[in-house]
Amino acid sequence: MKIGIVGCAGRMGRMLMNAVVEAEGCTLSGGTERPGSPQVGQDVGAVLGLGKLNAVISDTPSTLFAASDAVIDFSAPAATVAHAALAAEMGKILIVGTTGLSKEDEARLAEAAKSATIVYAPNFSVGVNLLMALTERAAAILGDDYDIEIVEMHHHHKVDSPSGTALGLGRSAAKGRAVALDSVWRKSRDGLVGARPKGEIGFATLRGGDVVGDHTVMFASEGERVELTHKASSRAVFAKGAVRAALWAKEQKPGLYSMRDVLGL
Ligand SMILES: NC(=O)C1=CN([C@@H]2O[C@H](COP(=O)(O)OP(=O)(O)OC[C@H]3O[C@@H](n4cnc5c(N)ncnc54)[C@H](OP(=O)(O)O)[C@@H]3O)[C@@H](O)[C@H]2O)C=CC1
Ligand SMILES: O=C(O)C1=N[C@H](C(=O)O)C[C@H](O)C1
Repeated sequence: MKIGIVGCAGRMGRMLMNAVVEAEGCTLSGGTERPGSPQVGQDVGAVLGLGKLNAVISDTPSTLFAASDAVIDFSAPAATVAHAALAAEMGKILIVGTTGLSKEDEARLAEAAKSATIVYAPNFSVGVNLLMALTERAAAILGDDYDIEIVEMHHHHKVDSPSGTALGLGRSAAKGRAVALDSVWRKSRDGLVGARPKGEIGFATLRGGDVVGDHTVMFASEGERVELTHKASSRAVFAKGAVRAALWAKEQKPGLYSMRDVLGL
C-alpha cells in the first residue's frame, strides 16, 4: 500500500514517515509541506536521516494524493478540511489525526466521507481507545453521583485546548450517561463560578515541557474517587496506530470511521 504524509516535517509527520517505512506491505509515496518550506524538493529520506528513499516532499497536495493509495494527515484544521475534499475528489483513503477542528470542519469531513474512506480520531494509540471504552462503561455504571473531571497535560508547543483526546474522553463519558457533551461540559473555571452543578463534565488543561500526552478521567463522589489514566511516552504509538488504520481502511467502503471502529472496541 502506498502511503503519503502531509505536514511531513512536523513532530508527528516525521514519526508517521518512519512508521510507514517500517510497516510490512507499505511504501512511503512522499510528503508535503507548505509552499516556501525549506524541506520542499528534498527526498523524504533526507528529512529522516535515512539517505535516498526515492520519494519527494512537495508543496502540492494533489501530486501526493495522485501517487498514494492513502494519505495520513496530522497537520492543522484548515489544511485537513482541504485534504478531505481532495480525498473525496480523487477517491483516496484519508487518515486524520489533526485536532482542534470546529463543528463546521467536522461537517466537511463527514461530507467528504460520502465518497472517500476517512478514519478520524483524536488519538490513534490502542491504550487511549481502550480508555475511551472504559470511560463510557464507568460513566454508565457510576451515574451522576460521581462528578466527572478530565485532566490533560501536553508539551508547550500544543496550540489547541482542551486536547482532542480529552474532548473524546468527555464524549465517551457523556455517551455513558446518555447526554450530549456540549450540554454539560465546563471547559474552564476562573473566579467566583459557584458550586459545581451535578452532571457537569469538567476539563482542566496543563501545558509544559516535552510531555507527549497524559490524560486522566476522574469520577469523584462523596467518599471515594475512581481515576482512569493513560500516559504516552512516545509519539510512535500514534504513528503506528495511524498506519494500522490505513491498512484497515483499504478493506472498507467510503464512510467516516473512528479508531474504535478499527480496533473493534
Ligand atoms: N490523533 C492523534 O493520535 C494525534 C494527533 N496529534 C495532532 O496532530 C496535529 C499535528 O501535531 P504536531 O505534529 O505536534 O504539530 P507540528 O506543528 O509539529 O506539525 C504540523 C505540520 O503540518 C504542517 N502544515 C500545516 N499546515 C499545512 C499545509 N497547509 N500544508 C502542508 N503542511 C502543513 C506544519 O507546517 P508549518 O510548521 O509550516 O505550519 C507542520 O510541519 C495536531 O493537531 C495534534 O493535536 C498529535 C499527536 C497524536
Ligand atoms: O498535540 C499533541 O501532541 C497531541 N494531540 C492529540 C490531542 O489533542 O489529543 C493527541 C495526543 O495526546 C498528542
